[in-house]
Amino acid sequence: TPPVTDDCWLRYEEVTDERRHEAYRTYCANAYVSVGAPELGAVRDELRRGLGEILGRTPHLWQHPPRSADGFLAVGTPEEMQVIHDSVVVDAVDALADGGFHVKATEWEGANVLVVTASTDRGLVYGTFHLLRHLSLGRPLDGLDVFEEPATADRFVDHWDNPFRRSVERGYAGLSLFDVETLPNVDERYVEYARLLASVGVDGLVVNNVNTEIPDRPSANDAMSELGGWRLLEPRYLEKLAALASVFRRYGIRLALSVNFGAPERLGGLDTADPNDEAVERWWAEKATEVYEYVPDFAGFLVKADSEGQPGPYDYDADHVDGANVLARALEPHGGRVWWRAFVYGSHSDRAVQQHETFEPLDGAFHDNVTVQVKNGPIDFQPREPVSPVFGQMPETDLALELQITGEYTGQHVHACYHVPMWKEVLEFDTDPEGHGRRVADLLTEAGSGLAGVGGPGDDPNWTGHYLAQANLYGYGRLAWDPDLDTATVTDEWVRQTFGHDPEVVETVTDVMHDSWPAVVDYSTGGLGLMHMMYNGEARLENHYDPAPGEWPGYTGATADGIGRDRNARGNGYAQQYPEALAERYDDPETCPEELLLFFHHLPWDHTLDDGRTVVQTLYDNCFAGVAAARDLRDRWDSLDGRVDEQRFRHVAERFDEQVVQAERWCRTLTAFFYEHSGVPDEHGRVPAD
Ligand SMILES: CO[C@H]1[C@H](O)[C@@H](O)[C@H](O)O[C@@H]1C(=O)O
Repeated sequence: TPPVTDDCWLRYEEVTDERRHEAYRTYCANAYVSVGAPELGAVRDELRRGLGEILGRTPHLWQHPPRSADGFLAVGTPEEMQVIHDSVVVDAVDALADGGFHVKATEWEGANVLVVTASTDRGLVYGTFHLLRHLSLGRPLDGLDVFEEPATADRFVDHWDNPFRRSVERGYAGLSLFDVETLPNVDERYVEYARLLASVGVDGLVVNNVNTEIPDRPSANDAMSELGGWRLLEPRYLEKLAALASVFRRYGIRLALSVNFGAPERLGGLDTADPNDEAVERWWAEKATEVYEYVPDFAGFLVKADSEGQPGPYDYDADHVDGANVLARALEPHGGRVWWRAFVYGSHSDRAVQQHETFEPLDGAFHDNVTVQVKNGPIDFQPREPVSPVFGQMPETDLALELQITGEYTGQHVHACYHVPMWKEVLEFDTDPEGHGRRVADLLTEAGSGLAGVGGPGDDPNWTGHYLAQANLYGYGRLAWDPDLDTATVTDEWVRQTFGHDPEVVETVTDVMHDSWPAVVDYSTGGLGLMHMMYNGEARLENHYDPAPGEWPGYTGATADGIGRDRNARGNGYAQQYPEALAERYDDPETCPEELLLFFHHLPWDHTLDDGRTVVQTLYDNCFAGVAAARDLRDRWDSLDGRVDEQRFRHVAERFDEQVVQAERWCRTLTAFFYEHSGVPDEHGRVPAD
């Protein structure tokens, strides 16, 4: 029997406060719930489960308004329920975007009625989870009257799962959730996962790795590549995908596939995959039609092309527009979309420069159903990066912001590292302060734009390897739904739903979460904008986990006279890819944000910073401060012994012990590296180490 999965934030703790319990019982012990669509099955299941836990008794579900009750919950649309039609402004509900909902406490025929309504069935799913979150957070019902709509149309989770080996690239939570062998039989686990995603508003799921060819085994041989995800487009696997889609559809989640640009050759037996070849155009069109026969609400294709060994249009002297548009034309008749990744590098000495250089000139050339998917930064999900200059400079192209949920560069779920504060910085970033002044968040609200969180959960019972890493999946969904939510709100929601309302626990876990990312930035980068100093060797499981600054001279720019990279007008002109106001700010070491200083500038080790300390001394101090912070996180968590259930307390405590050891290792390795190049000892005698 599969291990019991952790409920994460869907614990639905029973309400103990009598007055609140009575208020909730009045409105929710009886529920009049529509039955008109698969999604309503999910709604009914969730109400039985959630209200059952919260009220301590299973709610009575009716298919007519229970007039004998002193109150009831009504979940449905104004068209199908008189009570809802009478209780809400129907036009306002009908005007809600797909997924939007309205929750309102009111009176109807003398009864206390709580209405959950929406313009679409998906909205009823989100409205139901919103209500259950509201109850789990112990919030009052009287006077409740909310309208909510998702700020972005597409809120995807992109799994980097290799279906035929059940491995997960950059996965730190066991094997892949998706089991091609057992599908089309659907495992209860899929339902549990769909609940988690829908509860935070995620409406799309890519089930397989963008590396549809399996390069993550440099010694990959033909047999290995035969196990690539590119095979999922074969009819026998589309059948399995259809079964999976039926589970997630109930929760308003559409499936998409990462496809291999070479599929017409690999799968179709054509002698080319040239996007400008008629037979290739026809092949993709027929393949798309076939996919939609199996999955009528299929979302589309995600493509990693001409990147890290994946085939692409460059193989045929064509460009990204040719490549994306041939797939877009194939999907267009079915309402599908192409997410074309901008993660390309390798032809420029500095990968930071290449994405804007490659894609900005293509603005406006992509078909309407193409979204260019761009990582938050120009390098690769580093603990801290500047925001990619592509954002705000392709006004004629739908963009998706790609964020990394999995902690590839932030401790791989051994270290606790809360990504929400990092993501908020990205979403709030003003992409053109003296121009259109639009934040990244504002760019993602147009139809066709959206977000993609890469690296979903694995089959570990706690889903994410580290219990605290659950917060990143929760936070990703909440911010994709509403990028204007602030970090404190998202954290408070997650902590209370996951660990309860004990004030000591709430305060401590909240602080630990908020202090985790800065700690990781300090001990794994030195906090002045250096990055990409990790081990990249053959030992695949340790790849990108251990410190190895010496492996990356092109990133550190460490020399005897200084450190950092001149990505400015005096160097490779990366700063000039930004609009003028930003370019000027980054181009001058005096105005460049200190936390990005050595990303934009190569500076002498004794360059003095605003607080009078030198660059090298600040690097030393930050690394040691990061270690001290990691110890402090551990100690604060340890103070919760007996206040958090033994299983989670112990698991997290042991991971903090490991994090402290690893933080010390990073600090020791980085400071030794800085000393080796600078020859400048630490003013506090910590470097060189004894
Ligand atoms: C899926 O490949 C990943 C690769 O594992 C990872 O190291 C890097 O982050 O980027 C790639 C990408 O984003 O495509």
